[in-house]
Amino acid sequence: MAKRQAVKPVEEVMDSEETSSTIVEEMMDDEFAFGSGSEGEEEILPFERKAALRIAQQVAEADGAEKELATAVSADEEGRYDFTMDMGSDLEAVHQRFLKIVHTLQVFKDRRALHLKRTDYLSQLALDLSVYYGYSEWHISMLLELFPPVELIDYLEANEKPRPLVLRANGLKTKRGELARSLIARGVDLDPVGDWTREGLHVYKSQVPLGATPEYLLGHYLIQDAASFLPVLALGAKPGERVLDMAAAPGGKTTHIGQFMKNEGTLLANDVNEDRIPSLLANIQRLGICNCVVTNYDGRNLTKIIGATLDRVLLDAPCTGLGTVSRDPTAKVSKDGTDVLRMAHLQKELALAAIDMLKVGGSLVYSTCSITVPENEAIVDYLLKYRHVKIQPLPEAIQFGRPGLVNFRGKRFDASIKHARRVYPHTHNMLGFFVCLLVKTEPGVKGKRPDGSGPPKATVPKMKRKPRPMPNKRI
Ligand SMILES: C[S@@+](CC[C@H](N)C(=O)[O-])C[C@H]1O[C@@H](n2cnc3c(N)ncnc32)[C@H](O)[C@@H]1O
Repeated sequence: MAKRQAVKPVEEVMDSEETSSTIVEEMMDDEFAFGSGSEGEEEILPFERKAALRIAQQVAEADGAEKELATAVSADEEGRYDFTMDMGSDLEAVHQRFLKIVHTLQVFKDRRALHLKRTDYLSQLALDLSVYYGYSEWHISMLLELFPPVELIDYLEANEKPRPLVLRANGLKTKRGELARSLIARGVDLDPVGDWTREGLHVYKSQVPLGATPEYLLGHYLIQDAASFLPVLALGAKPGERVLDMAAAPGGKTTHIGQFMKNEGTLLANDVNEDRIPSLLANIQRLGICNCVVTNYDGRNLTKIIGATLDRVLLDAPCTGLGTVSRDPTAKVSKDGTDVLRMAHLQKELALAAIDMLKVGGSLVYSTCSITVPENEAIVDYLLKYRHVKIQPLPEAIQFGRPGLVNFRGKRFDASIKHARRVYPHTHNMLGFFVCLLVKTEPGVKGKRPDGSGPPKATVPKMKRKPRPMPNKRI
């Protein structure tokens, strides 16, 4: 396989990220900067100083990898590149061919063989990348619509490496510094995640199983990808509020919301999948969240029960998971366009119901661990058409992702979608994730049905059966 390129740490990427994606036409102004994290200041610890050294090493490695790529390509720099004369099928031949195709696409006028069109190069590239990295051709074609070819290779390489293991310190029971000291004493090598959170710890090496330490069992931390922090930081729940986590299991984000609420107010955690409720309950209990009610409904039916009474809703929506390939390589081949459309349909229904449960002035965070546009920007665009909602910028500290796409394959979305954020493994060293914050400005529905026949359907579908009372557990 290819020599792995070092993944840039999020701090470095945030400072230097180029706007290389050709489909991102409306990039944000340079208005974003780091802010403080969500919790109080802590003293600077020795392990925090070590982070600077690690980052410098990763930057040096990344430079080296880029030079290697350039050398591989320059071997054929004389003359035009006709891939049809270069059809070796072993992996190294495929690797060399796609590097040359990527290079040719970058200087197309000078390097293309005159009888070949751009689409010929792109088709061969899709084929080669799917063979080399083991993705379905559909998946690679979807990625080629999102990233320019040279960036796509970075993305695919980043997916070949696991993302760093991240712990979230539970502020209800400990402080990050205290937790770090205890784990270091047990032989865990760790660093803080970044300036944007005061809760996260990257784990590099551990001599103990992190899911079985006394600190874990006491609920001092939860194991979670860094990207999963973002929706909850965007939601910004406060003590005393009434908050719903609409698709909550296994509770990574519910327990994080609970930290923000400091056990005051009401936290509703719902999930349709009964099999996932025990792990949701276990996490809530272990992390010491005492103001939480767990329910087991289809989120689309919750409006009937809850009404428009909520201050905040998190919809961390069911999705194709196409941002999580580095954690689950089966996603390389297991999903296709039909799955995306099926999910998008459910996501729209859930998101409309979420808005209908908010008070005017209440906020919704819509997030997915997928990077496809139909599951993200297209959903938010739909919400803007059929409900009275406005998109808000995310809190300053977490504005480091790429802006939501407002122009994709000839389709224009509402310009305010630029305030949503996308993070990727190759740019932010996190799973691929989408996060958008919306505020409800008026009650009721707006606009027409998608077929133009009248106002959109009420979000409360007829319930097929009575909700079961059993799974509502107060803990
Ligand atoms: C991305 S996962 C949620 C992860 C969770 N937020 C966390 O951080 O641990 C999506 C969840 O949506 C749930 N789900 C799927 N369809 C649903 C529906 N119609 N109503 C409520 N939950 C649903 C799934 O069971 C799954 O647990």
